[in-house]
Amino acid sequence: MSEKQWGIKVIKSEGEATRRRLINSGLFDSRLKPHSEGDFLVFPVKNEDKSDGEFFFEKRTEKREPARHELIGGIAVMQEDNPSEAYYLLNSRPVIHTVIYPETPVSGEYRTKDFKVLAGKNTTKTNYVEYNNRFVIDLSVAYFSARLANERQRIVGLMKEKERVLDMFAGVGPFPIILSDKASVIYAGDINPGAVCLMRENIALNRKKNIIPMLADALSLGKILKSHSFDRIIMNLPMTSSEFLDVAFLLCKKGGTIHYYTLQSEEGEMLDILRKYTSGKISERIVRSYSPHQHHAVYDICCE
Ligand SMILES: C[S@@+](CC[C@H](N)C(=O)[O-])C[C@H]1O[C@@H](n2cnc3c(N)ncnc32)[C@H](O)[C@@H]1O
Repeated sequence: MSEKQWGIKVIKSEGEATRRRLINSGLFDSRLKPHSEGDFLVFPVKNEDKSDGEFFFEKRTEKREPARHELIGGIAVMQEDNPSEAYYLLNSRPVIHTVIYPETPVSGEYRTKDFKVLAGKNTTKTNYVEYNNRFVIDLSVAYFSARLANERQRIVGLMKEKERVLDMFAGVGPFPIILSDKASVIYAGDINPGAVCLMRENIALNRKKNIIPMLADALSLGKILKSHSFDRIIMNLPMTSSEFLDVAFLLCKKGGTIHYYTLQSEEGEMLDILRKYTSGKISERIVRSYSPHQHHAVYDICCE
């Protein structure tokens, strides 16, 4: 897009000095781009009296921050239902193929959201990479959050070689796949058939041989895994995981660790309940803020 404006035409060798003089005197029209004409440069100016006449100038493209979003592979999840911002976001980074907006909060047993596609390809499926591990994600089929990537690395850092691990609410398998190199075996259960299907695909994609995916209600794991015990148990079902503590403590080895994730408004909210299960060390940390009044916290519980 070009625009007619007054301009000053100078020989190229005087270009930089002219540019500075025009900026310092407030004459330079910064909405427009200077251009060259043979040996000359033409600068757009705001004042006809100081100009050498009218010229056509290209408009500068507006540079601004795209709207706030979470990026999961090629999908940007926006926090507002704003199609024009979505198109701007789509064009701001080549990696983004789709911009979506969650029309519902995380809900239901499968902890999924309903999404509206605001721009780009009509899909909620994407490929995502986390620390060299590849994932197929479908946000309307199964829960996934890229914001837990640091938390997964923290758990890797706490692990000893060859641990036996259980993920009771494994979703599409991010914890099992990221933790698998340090584990001897990981049992990974979820109640959502769509999540378990994607988890199988992700296990194959990353050629993991020590992860056992299970379509299972966590409440039945005590029976299904009754001859097993684990060094580490992941419980990432923040709204309701307290219902599954009996099973987790049943399956955790003495000296093993349970990572218990919850949503809470105040520090230590879960301590009284957890103390009923163990006298071992319990440490608590904030994973991320969830809403103005709640944060996603994790309790690392030593089973004694
Ligand atoms: C918050 S998501 C976490 C998924 C995964 N751990 C992650 O970080 O991406 C909780 C998962 O628990 C599953 N879930 C809910 N109730 C369950 C139950 N009773 N037994 C097993 N899985 C359950 C849901 O299907 C969902 O995939």
